[in-house]
Amino acid sequence: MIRFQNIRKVYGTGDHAVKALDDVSLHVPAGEIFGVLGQSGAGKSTLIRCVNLLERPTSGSVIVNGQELTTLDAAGLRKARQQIGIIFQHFNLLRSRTVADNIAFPLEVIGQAKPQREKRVKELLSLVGLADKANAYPAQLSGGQKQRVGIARALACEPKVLLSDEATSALDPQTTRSILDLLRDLNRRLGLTVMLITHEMTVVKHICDRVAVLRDGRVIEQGLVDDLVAQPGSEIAHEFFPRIVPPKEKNGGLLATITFVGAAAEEPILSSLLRKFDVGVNILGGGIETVREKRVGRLLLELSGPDASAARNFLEERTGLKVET
Ligand SMILES: Nc1ncnc2c1ncn2[C@@H]1O[C@H](COP(=O)(O)OP(=O)(O)OP(=O)(O)O)[C@@H](O)[C@H]1O
Repeated sequence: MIRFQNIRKVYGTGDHAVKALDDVSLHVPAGEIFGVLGQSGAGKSTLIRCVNLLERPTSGSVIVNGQELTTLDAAGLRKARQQIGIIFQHFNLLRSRTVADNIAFPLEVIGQAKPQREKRVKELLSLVGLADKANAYPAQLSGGQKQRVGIARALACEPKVLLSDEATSALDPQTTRSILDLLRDLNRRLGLTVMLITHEMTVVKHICDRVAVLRDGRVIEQGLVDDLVAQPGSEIAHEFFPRIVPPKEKNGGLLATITFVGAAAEEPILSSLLRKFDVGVNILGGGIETVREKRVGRLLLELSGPDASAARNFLEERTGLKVET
């Protein structure tokens, strides 16, 4: 797990001071995939670099796997970092080394003997689906394959935490999806805690359990993705479903925006409504999205007729439905 408590990071001093992180507190529970979403300059890179202290916060505490990192000496920090793997947008592979030797690199650094190293590299190659590429050089690989090597290298020392620094930003949509699927699979199979930074909502939508939205160095929202999507007015819900503007020529009925998540999205809610009430239902706008294999949707309805209020109350009482009127 990762816990950030009141992290501040200021670059430079005096007139040149830049406040990159401003009182950031986060909790990434063990075994979850946590996304930090933000636009360019929001402070995402600074934040992820503070997790393994590649960047030292100006103040605040960083706790990873139960250990407060800011108080460790150099040897303690080196050891703690072995439990934190990291993958990068541009892969950062060594061009003159083969795939197998790139993956072996961190094992050489910790002094692991050659036979164990070779065994471990073999396991890692098959874990990321590159068993046939051991002797290839990075230049001979596609972007997706290079990132798989990056992932294998990051997992070499069996870390509990994997950090992903915009790991799919340089990849096309299909390759992005396959890398995200691999991360989700590793998260499940190894119980790996994953913290990723991204400016892409699709990444959050595809794999994140939890998300924090970073703006100008501050966390403006955080929580379970499912909860935030369902929460009217949240930043995440707004990204998924941009505000639906009712058309001017509405018929004077009651307006209700319903958001449905998971099981509620599978129910034939509108046909139930029409069966139970003397009500007219006009769909004025909306959309349906898939979030980690679950469907979520938002519809703007206009309810008219004698039972319009009762129909709206019925919608409000349904579990899994959020209604704004
Ligand atoms: N080494 C540095 N020295 C001074 N200012 C810095 C340094 N690194 C980052 N900054 C500033 O800190 C702020 C946050 O930068 P950061 O790179 O963390 O944002 P980001 O969200 O990762 O952006 P991007 O997506 O463009 O990489 C920016 O205003 C940036 O200019």
